[in-house]
Amino acid sequence: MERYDYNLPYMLQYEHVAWYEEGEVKILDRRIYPKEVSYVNCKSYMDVRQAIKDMVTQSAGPYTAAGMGMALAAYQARNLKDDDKIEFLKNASEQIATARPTTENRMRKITENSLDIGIKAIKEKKDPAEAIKNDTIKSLNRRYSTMEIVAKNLCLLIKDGDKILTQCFGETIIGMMLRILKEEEKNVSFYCAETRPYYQGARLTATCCSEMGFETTIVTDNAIAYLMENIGIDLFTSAADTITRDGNVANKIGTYQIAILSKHFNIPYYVTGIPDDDKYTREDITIEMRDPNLVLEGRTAKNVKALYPSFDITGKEFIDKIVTDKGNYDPENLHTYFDSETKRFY
Ligand SMILES: CSC[C@@H](O)[C@@H](O)C(=O)COP(=O)(O)O
Repeated sequence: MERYDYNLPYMLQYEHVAWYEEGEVKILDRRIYPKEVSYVNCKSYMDVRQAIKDMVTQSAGPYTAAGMGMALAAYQARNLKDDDKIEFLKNASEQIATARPTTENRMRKITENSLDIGIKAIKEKKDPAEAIKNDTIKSLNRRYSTMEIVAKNLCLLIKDGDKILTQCFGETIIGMMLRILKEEEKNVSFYCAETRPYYQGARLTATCCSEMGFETTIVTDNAIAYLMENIGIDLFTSAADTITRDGNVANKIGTYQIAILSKHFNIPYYVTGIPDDDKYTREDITIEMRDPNLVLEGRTAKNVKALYPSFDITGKEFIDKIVTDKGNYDPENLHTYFDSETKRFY
């Protein structure tokens, strides 16, 4: 089968994102990468759900883990009667889709599609696990090829020599952008906000940028104003966990404050991704609250509390372009994205 994960950082190669094989899903453990390259081996779809909950994989990784997890569920159900197999797959779809609130809508589309593929295979007396796995690879191809178009559109806005600030880790777009920048021979440098407390920027984005040969610098999340004032940043770009039809964006906590600073320093902010057809306004976004202990890390007095909202919402007034597969939109015109036919993304 054709694949789109060539000339991309290690993390984006299919087997390293999440991979089903012989009754097991292997997921690269992003909680410790790149210090250690090790995998979590999931023996059941509930293990996959837990791995997504525990951030073994994140960003778009759960989209892949979801499909592979459904293949594993089909394997787990192999000795059941057909009707029970279908029931088992329905439960798996619900459990995996709801592992994290942030991308539940996107995850549900993926698991329900896997469910349909599984049911079709069961009815045709084929192996549902193989059918779901193959369909998951096809979805990956679709997502990678769509994001390649998005990356080309983003790279139209990037000049040779630019200093680019990033936040968190939007895995597919980062990989595709790096590949295209290399093809276009643009010599840019990256400044990656660490993205405390999970450090997606420092550990994941910075690793990918450096692996692909670009000069890469990490900054603490509170160094952004200094960076913009003293080093000079040409553009800020991030992916998004939600892009509402009316042009607002939910992304990793800290994105909003960087967007405000970008406006202050006249630095353009480009958001990449595919708008969510089922999210109309910011009211449709649920902010995921995660374990405050990750913020405390045992470094303060016992009674001190912490708050860990994992995402924030950046209003359209702080966004210069929303970069999609259909071109680059001013946020106030984003609603027109849905006027023309929309390809399946996952
Ligand atoms: C779907 S990509 C969105 C990213 O830019 C970003 O916010 C992110 O990596 C997701 O956060 P995470 O909590 O690490 O899964």
